[in-house]
Amino acid sequence: MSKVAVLGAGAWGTALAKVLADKQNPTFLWSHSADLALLINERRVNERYLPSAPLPPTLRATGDIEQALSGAELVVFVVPSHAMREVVARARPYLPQRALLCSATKGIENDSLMLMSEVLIDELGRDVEPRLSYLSGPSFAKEVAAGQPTAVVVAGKSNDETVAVQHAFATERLRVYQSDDVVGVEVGGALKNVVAIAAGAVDGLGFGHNARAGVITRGLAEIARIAMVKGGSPLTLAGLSGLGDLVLTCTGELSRNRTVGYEMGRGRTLDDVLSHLGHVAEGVKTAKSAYDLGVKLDVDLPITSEVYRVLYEQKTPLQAVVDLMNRSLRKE
Ligand SMILES: NC(=O)C1=CN([C@@H]2O[C@H](COP(=O)(O)OP(=O)(O)OC[C@H]3O[C@@H](n4cnc5c(N)ncnc54)[C@H](O)[C@@H]3O)[C@@H](O)[C@H]2O)C=CC1
Ligand SMILES: O=C(CO)COP(=O)(O)O
Repeated sequence: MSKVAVLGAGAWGTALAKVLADKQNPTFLWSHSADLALLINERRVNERYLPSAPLPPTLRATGDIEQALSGAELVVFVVPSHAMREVVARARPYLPQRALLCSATKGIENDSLMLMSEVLIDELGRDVEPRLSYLSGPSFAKEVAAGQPTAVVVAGKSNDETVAVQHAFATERLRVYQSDDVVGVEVGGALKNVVAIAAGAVDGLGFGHNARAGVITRGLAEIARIAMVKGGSPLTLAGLSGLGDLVLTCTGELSRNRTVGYEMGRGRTLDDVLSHLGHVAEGVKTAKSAYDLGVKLDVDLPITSEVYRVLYEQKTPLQAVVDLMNRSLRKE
């Protein structure tokens, strides 16, 4: 069994660390809060972020990133996307030379408009690319931790390394597919969160199943457009990290992004919703990045643009729906 380091002790980091530790890998779960690490070790559960999942003795939390990384053969980055650059820089001096590096974060960095793969390469250098992979797909942390059947995908440029990560995560309950389309998998995982906010808003406004299905399908078209411009394959977006994650997040009540949209559709303000959420909703920041990316790359992203206006320009969700419905008619 090999030592694993999971950087980020939120819901998803804790669930993935539990999967790896349940497979008898000595697993270190790093939290930037030393107090949270102490509490996790003491209570054998992450009460703050994943209270439903008892943690095995093979999992140890730590606030010391050097301790987490020393001798690790697999390093999983699962911090919110806005913290990725800072955490990668903090990890850099201690990363073992040959460790496999996998990101399970979904987002696009504000201002630089970089995908997480681009942030990692920016911080660590192009040489690490063969060791990098990206895990995405429809996977609520709570269900994965409970051993509910789940399918995800790991994408990487180098076949052997990606297969190694696929096998590291795979269990009888967690089926892991492999892909070489890093851009498609990452764009799908990041942008579905923005579409989930739109789908939640439509539900919060009291519209029906037709509206939600329309948002999912036209949202998928937007995601595929931007993925293709960045060099990804539209076929990837018909898979787990596109359609799969859209279906989950646009319909599942466990989704934090859908919740943000739903509550705003019911009339609450963004600040109010976020102050009570207790977790990250990546779609909020990614809406801004995606909107800017659409302008920069000249890609038409109508749903994303309306989500951006609702989140950042005080447009009402109802007006956003009216404007989307009254755009000029076009071919599908
Ligand atoms: N929760 C889920 O079901 C899934 C989440 N993801 C993705 O995983 C990523 C992490 O999400 P969650 O674990 O759910 O978030 P969470 O909101 O449950 O926890 C966030 C974690 O990040 C830590 N954090 C915040 N700022 C930090 C910083 N500056 N440096 C280091 N750590 C910091 C927090 O202390 C906390 O431990 C996101 O990109 C999310 O989209 C992906 C699939 C499933
Ligand atoms: O990415 C997720 C499931 O695949 C989690 O979605 P939320 O962040 O909206 O909860």
